[in-house]
Amino acid sequence: MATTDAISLSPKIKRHKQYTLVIPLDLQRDRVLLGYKLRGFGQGKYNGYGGKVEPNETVIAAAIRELHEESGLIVEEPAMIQRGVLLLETVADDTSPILEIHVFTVETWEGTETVTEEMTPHWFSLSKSLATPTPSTTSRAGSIPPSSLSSSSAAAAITATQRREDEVEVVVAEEVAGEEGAHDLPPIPYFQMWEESRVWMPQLLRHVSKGEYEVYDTISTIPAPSTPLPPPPSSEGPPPVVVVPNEANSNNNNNNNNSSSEKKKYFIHHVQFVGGTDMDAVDGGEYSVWHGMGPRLLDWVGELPAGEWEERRSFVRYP
Ligand SMILES: Nc1[nH]c(=O)nc2c1ncn2[C@H]1C[C@H](O)[C@@H](COP(=O)(O)OP(=O)(O)OP(=O)(O)O)O1
Repeated sequence: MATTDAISLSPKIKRHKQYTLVIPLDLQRDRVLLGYKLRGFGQGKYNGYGGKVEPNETVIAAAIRELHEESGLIVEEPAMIQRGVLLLETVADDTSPILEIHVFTVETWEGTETVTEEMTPHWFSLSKSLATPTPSTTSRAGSIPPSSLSSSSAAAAITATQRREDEVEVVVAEEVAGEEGAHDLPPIPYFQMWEESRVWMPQLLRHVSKGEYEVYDTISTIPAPSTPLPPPPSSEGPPPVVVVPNEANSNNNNNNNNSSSEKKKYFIHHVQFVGGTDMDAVDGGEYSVWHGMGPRLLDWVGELPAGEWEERRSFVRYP
């Protein structure tokens, strides 16, 4: 079994398209802020705040700008905590770019979360969101839109939610206006998020809330996609990827101690999907959504210098 580079096996060198994703954490009150996307890419899903990195803009500047535009929160650069990068690659074709999503958390900010044209803010319990979810452990609440949406956006949300084939349930999200009641917040509705969020986000939140570095076998904790993965697009395309999580994580197991330097871990999550996305669609909309999570790798690294995530492709093994 030879270790090789998953992406360079592709006949074409894939472009990367950069995005940001910011997750505000209110650690004192044990809560996490997510936005319910009202339009465009990811409509009808909960997610952190973020968007495209514009030309001539740094990733961190884009993250701060998008957070402000979508939530109203104002954050200074030193408060941004870089946590990792998601690499989302479709196996449906060879021309779609790899989405390179830079993930940050932030624990201090100015301003108050507000409803914007793109996102409605909802708080979720941090401590109730640490377990890697499975469909059976997530409460079902029927097709109920987030309770705090205005009636017009609620209607849009119902429509958006009901037409999502990959959503199995809708959990009512309650906003907490005052100090009291934070303990009543629901867990993050992972099954109303992008599929791979349920892999990395609980691990990130465990990492943040315990300040510890943990290694999990992500393959065994995640249910298989409901539809089987199709074969690669052509015989000349890349062969199926086999991820060897334990071996890939073996370095981390060796380093799994509680020294403060070891706590500074970034994650790299490389996921291959069945679906594709028309990146040129009007309004950034989805032509066919990213769905059907396929082979994936979640690894934690000690450093995340620019370009490092591209090197990590060598963790993906081929038979
Ligand atoms: N599979 C996925 N998993 C995930 O966690 N976040 C994803 C994701 N796919 C996309 N995202 C995030 C990245 C980014 O924060 C957001 C998409 O950004 P948008 O399309 O909303 O960008 P913009 O806000 O720049 O768009 P417009 O302002 O509508 O042009 O969704």
